[in-house]
Amino acid sequence: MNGRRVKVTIPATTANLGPGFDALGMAFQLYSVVEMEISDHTTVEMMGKELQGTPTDKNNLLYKVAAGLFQEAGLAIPELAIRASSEAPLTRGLGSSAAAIVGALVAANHLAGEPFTREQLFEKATRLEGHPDNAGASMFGGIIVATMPEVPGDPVPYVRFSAPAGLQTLVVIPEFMLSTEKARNVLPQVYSREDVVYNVGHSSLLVAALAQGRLDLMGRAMSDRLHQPYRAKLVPGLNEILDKATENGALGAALSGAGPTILCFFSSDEELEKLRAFVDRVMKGHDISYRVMILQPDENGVQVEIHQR
Ligand SMILES: Nc1ncnc2c1ncn2[C@@H]1O[C@H](COP(=O)(O)OP(=O)(O)OP(=O)(O)O)[C@@H](O)[C@H]1O
Ligand SMILES: N[C@@H](CCO)C(=O)O
Repeated sequence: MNGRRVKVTIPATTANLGPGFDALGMAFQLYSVVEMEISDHTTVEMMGKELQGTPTDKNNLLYKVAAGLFQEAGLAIPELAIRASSEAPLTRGLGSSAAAIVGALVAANHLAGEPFTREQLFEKATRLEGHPDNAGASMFGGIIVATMPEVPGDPVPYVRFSAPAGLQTLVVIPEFMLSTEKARNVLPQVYSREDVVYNVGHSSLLVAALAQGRLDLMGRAMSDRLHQPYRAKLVPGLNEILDKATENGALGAALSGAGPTILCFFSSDEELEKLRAFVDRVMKGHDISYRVMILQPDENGVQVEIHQR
């Protein structure tokens, strides 16, 4: 035991923002916490309703990721006392797996004596997730634009910038779960040139609009042809919300990550009021139980506190 307890706070995230499939991410002020210390035997305590049902032994994702980090650092894998909580629901499109992976990597790295830099931890998180969007936003906060490295293990190329002033998000969280794996399995293997060109244009426009605070362009720029049309069959109400959100108060709307959460950007109380009534009509029309949250962007990314015993 090295007498240190590490407490890591990680923001929840959304990915894609419509057309930026596997490339764009944004962090929210909605947090999960991972506490970790070296112990004489492994314990995994999952606190709160959101983490109910996750393993409480060495099969827990947090333990597995932490153990992998010690191994990659060439160190013996220690027994770990792990405690976690999450404000964000799991398997809903708010980046819970990326937050867990980032939290476990950052905590374990501290316990291991910091063998890896933040950039190296981001590369590991990206490798584990299979894409850098949620992981980058959880790690660095703000808005992340990133791609997979050409060679596995190379640094992940990314740019981080702050969310535009005044941008707020209404997230519509259906009660049912949708695993990322299931939502990726419905995507085609091959796309037409027309659809690819469409997304390159829209994603590029969206990044430029976000970087320059051009909220007026969001509605146009957030249109997607690579994943939302295929995932719509898994998310009742998605098509109506995407089609009509801008007529009902939203600056723009998208499926959050792999879904089923839907996000609507807005910037005033008036827009929010209209949007809430619209969303309620659509979800009730499909008999879908859901809750909403109003989230602000997180600009800090992962935060670490070290407690000496
Ligand atoms: N704190 C945690 N401890 C252990 N496992 C977790 C934790 N958070 C998430 N997970 C694991 O991650 C899984 C959810 O990952 P998944 O990629 O399907 O959804 P998501 O990350 O919430 O959504 P998205 O990737 O679409 O944003 C959970 O079923 C659970 O196995
Ligand atoms: N970019 C990912 C995010 C979810 O992990 C997807 O849409 O599948």
